[in-house]
Order: sequence, then C-alpha cells, then structure tokens
Amino acid sequence: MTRFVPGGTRHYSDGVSMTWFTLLRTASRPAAPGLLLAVLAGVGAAGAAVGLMATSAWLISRAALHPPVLHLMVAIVAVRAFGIGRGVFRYAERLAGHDAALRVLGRLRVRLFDRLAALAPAGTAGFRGADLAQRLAADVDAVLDMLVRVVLPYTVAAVVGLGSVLLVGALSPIAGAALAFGLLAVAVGVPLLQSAAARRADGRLAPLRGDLATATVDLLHGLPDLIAYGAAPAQLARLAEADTRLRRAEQRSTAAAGASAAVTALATGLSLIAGLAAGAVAVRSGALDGELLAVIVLTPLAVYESIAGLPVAAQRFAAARASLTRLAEILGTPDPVTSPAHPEPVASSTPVISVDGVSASWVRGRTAVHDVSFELPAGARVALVGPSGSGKSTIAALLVRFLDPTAGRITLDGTDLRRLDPDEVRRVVGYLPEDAYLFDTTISANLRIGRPDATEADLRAALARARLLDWAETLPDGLETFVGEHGMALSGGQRRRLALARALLADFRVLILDEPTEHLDDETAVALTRDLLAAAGDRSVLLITHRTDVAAQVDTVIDLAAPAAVPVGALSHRL
Ligand SMILES: Nc1ncnc2c1ncn2[C@@H]1O[C@H](COP(=O)(O)OP(=O)(O)OP(=O)(O)O)[C@@H](O)[C@H]1O
Repeated sequence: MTRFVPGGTRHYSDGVSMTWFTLLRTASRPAAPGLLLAVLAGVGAAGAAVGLMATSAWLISRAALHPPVLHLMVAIVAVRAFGIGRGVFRYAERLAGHDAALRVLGRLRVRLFDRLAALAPAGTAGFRGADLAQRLAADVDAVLDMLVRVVLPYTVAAVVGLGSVLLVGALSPIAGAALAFGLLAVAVGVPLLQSAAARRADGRLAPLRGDLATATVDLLHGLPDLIAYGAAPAQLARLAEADTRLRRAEQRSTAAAGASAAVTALATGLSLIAGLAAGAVAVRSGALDGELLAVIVLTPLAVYESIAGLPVAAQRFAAARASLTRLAEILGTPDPVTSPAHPEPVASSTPVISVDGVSASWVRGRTAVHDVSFELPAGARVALVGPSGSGKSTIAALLVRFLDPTAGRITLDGTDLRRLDPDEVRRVVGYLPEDAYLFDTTISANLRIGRPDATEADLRAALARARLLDWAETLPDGLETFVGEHGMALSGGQRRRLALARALLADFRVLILDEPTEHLDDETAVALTRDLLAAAGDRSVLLITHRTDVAAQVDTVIDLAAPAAVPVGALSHRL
C-alpha cells in the first residue's frame, strides 16, 4: 500500500514484507546527499590524519639530515594544512552525518506511527504492547547507529585504507602488502571472528530488551491483582529471568568485543613489524630512500587509528540489524483492511447500513462472528445484545472498518464498505468502545479529541447530554481538571460518561455505543439511555448492551444468541 509520509516527500510501500536492508535503503534515500557529504568529509578527515603522519614522518627524517630550511617549507605548510584540515573535516563529518541520520530517524518514526495508525487495532493484535513501545522508542534509534556508526566508518575506512595501501605500496610493495593484510584482518577478519562468537547474543539483545519491557509493564499494571492473588513472586521471578537472559547476552557480546579489541591490537602490531622489516630490507638494498622508511612505518599507525572502531562497528551492525528487522516486521505487517485505490465518496447524510450474512475473525482460523444479518435504517435505534464473546464488539469493529468480513458484506447506502476509504467511513460512523481511552490531561482536552475546534459552550453541552456537567461544575478547576492516567482520577461511571460526551461532540451520523451504561446504577442507566437516544436526533444509534431495561428503549433488538429476537425493522438474523 502506498502511503504519504507527513514531513517528507517520499512514498513508501508499507504493508509489504520487507527486509532490514530494504527498510534502511528506503528510509535513507531522502538523506543521501547529506550522507554523501558526511562520507566525503570523513574521507577528508581520515586522509588528512594519514597525510599528517606521512608528511611529518618524512619531515622529521629529512630535518635530521640538516637540509636548507627552504627545502622543508612545502612539507611544513602541508603538516599545518593537514593538522587544521583534520579537525575541520572531522567536525563537518559529525555535523553532516548526524544531521542526515537524525532526519532519517525522524521520518522513520513518523512512518512507523503512520503504519501503526493504519494497523490498529486488528493489525497490532500480534504484537505485545510493551514490546511495541520498545520497538518505537529504542529499536528505531538503530537507524542512527547503522548510518553513523556502521555505514559511515566502513565507507570511510574502505576509501582511506585503499589510498594508504597504494601510497605505502608505491614506496615498498612488501610494506604495502603487509598493510593491506593488517587492514583486512582488522576490518574483515576480526568482525567475522567476533560475529561468530557473539552473533546470536548481539542479535538477541533487542528482542530480549522487548521481553524485559513486557515483563516490567505486566508487573506494574497487574501489581494490585498479583498481590491480591499472591502471584507477585512468580511474576518477579519471570522478570528476573528476563533480566538474567538479557545480562548474559550482554556479557557474551561485551566479552566478544574485548577479545576482538585484543586481536585488533595484535594484528596492527604484527603488520607494523612486517612493514618495518620490509622497509629496512628495502633501505639496505638501496631500493628505498632512508628518509622514507619513517613514512612506511608511521603512516600505517594513522591508518590503523582511523579503522580502530570497525570491530565495534561490526558489533553494532549485528544489534542494529536485529532492531531494524523488528521495525521491518511492523512496516511489513499487512493491512487488516484494504483501502481502494479510487474510493467512492461517502455521503455526509445519515446512511442506511446493511449487514448481510457477515462472518469475521480477528485471528485466522478463529471465527468471531458467523453469518450475521441485520439492517440499521437511517435514524433508527437498534440494540445489539448477546452473551459475552458472541461477537457484539466485533460487529462494531466491522462497521467502522477496523476489520473486514471474511464472508458476506456490509453496505453503507448500498455501497460495499470495502469500496470506501476507512477514514471516511469513520467520519460518518463513530464507535465508542467499552474501554474508551482517556488521556492523562484535562477534561476539556479529552473532549476536544472529538472535535478540536469545539467552543467552551459545545463542551458544556456535550457534558450536559452525558449527564456529567453538574459534577464537572463542582470541581475547583472545572473543565480544566486533570483526569489522571487512563482517567484514574474519575470513577468508572464518570469515565464512561466523559468518553460518551466526547463521542457526542464528534457528531457522527451513526453512533455505535458499546455498553455505554456500564458502571452506572439502574436508574441513571435508563435515564442516560433515554437522554442519549433523544440527543441523537435524526442520527442512527447502534446500542451494544447486555441490559434488558436499556435494550427495551430502542426500535429493534438484534440478539446474537437467539434467532427469535425482536426484529422490528431488521432484515433477518441468522446465527
Ligand atoms: N482484538 C481482538 N483480537 C483477537 N480476538 C478478538 C479481539 N476482539 C475480540 N476477539 C475475539 O472475538 C470473539 C468475539 O469477541 P467480542 O468482543 O466481539 O464479543 P462481545 O460479544 O463483544 O463480548 P463482551 O460482551 O464480553 O464484550 C471472542 O472470541 C474474542 O476472543
């Protein structure tokens, strides 16, 4: 599916299975000029460091022979230029590299959130909440690691390494070969050895962090129940086990990094000794000018310094690749509902909704509703009743296109929902779920999610219709009172009514209310339903409820358990 990404001009093909590499490539493409600039600056910085070492080595050797100072002027100026250039280039590399990578990171975050918005709730059923948060918060930073700490140093090292081997090789082919061997050992051999030792550990760090986050959130959220049932020690043990697994993986990864640092130092030393021996033999045989011996011996030092971070980069690569794979899983999750390429327009008047022989499942192979048919005429009040688990909320999800039917069809004024844009459907059909989310902010801010441009009078009117205004006015801060995390500062009934007021404010033409009177006493429940149905005016209302006193107030009752339900105006019901 092609989706526009706010803040960028790229179009991505999300919803299609992808690898970490495809993800990195598509995400980095817009920042390619900045990354290229960073590579050039990096080559400049490392090249200046090598040039500084080579020229100063020659300058020291040459100066020891006391030549006229004029003969040294070019080298002296070159040493200064390389010295200053190294710092300037290094600064430019850091600036350009981080700027480009942070832009990629910002775009990727937006892309991931965009994807999650398209997937939720049916498409995210396969992910665990805390693990998903870990992917969005920590794994996404892997793109920065991958670009700044892996791709950039490796590219710079390849260019500078090749240049240095050619320079030293031109002076002494054997010394050049020794340098090439040492560089290959450090840049390729050591990372290979390291990945053989810690590949599993590095790749498992991100998933293990996800496990730990999930266990921690489970413990925090379920603490009162765990304590009440005496199950807290078992959950703590699960947390400790997740922590131990993560610590072991980190230890293995760190041990491999230490070993590879030692092997790097060894390979560097051996290659330097080989270069020194080759140079000394060449000077002795007269094939090499004596003052160039220092160049052969000291230049590789600067080269090795510039590639010293590669084993660590290789280690980061394994961890970053695992994190990017986890992000690719989110982006590659197929859409739970398909958006047509050319959606048909949705009328803004109250539509007739027909549910015709609909079956659906959240998880493949597990039917949630089977062969359900009914009609919701324009302006009708219909109650959907049935035992717990019979599929009432699933039907609501189908009506707002969180999910598509596996059989049958749902139409809006005769048009199949699948030919309409899901967002457009949700502009007309509103769903107030049983567990509507309240944000940790004020009453008014929670209400304005329903209609951002609502006036104070609109907010009060909506609260009054939900029978909450009298209570809100007794609060010292009125509508600016904070409701707490998940609305914890409110009672269960107040939470329901605030969510209801928000849905009323949004002014949907069709309102699906999932147990709106839950947590209310009988009298208030009946009164609220009466007010609600009156306030709905010419809009349609589908009331999901298990209360007979509430269901008695509507025109038609659709009972998902009893085919003999009262079908006033209903097409049919087969289950
Ligand atoms: N998000 C989901 N992911 C996976 N399965 C789901 C999801 N929501 C519902 N189901 C499954 O679909 C079936 C129908 O559930 P649904 O919530 O529609 O029933 P319900 O009649 O609304 O129940 P209740 O009255 O208890 O709210 C159940 O078997 C349930 O496990």
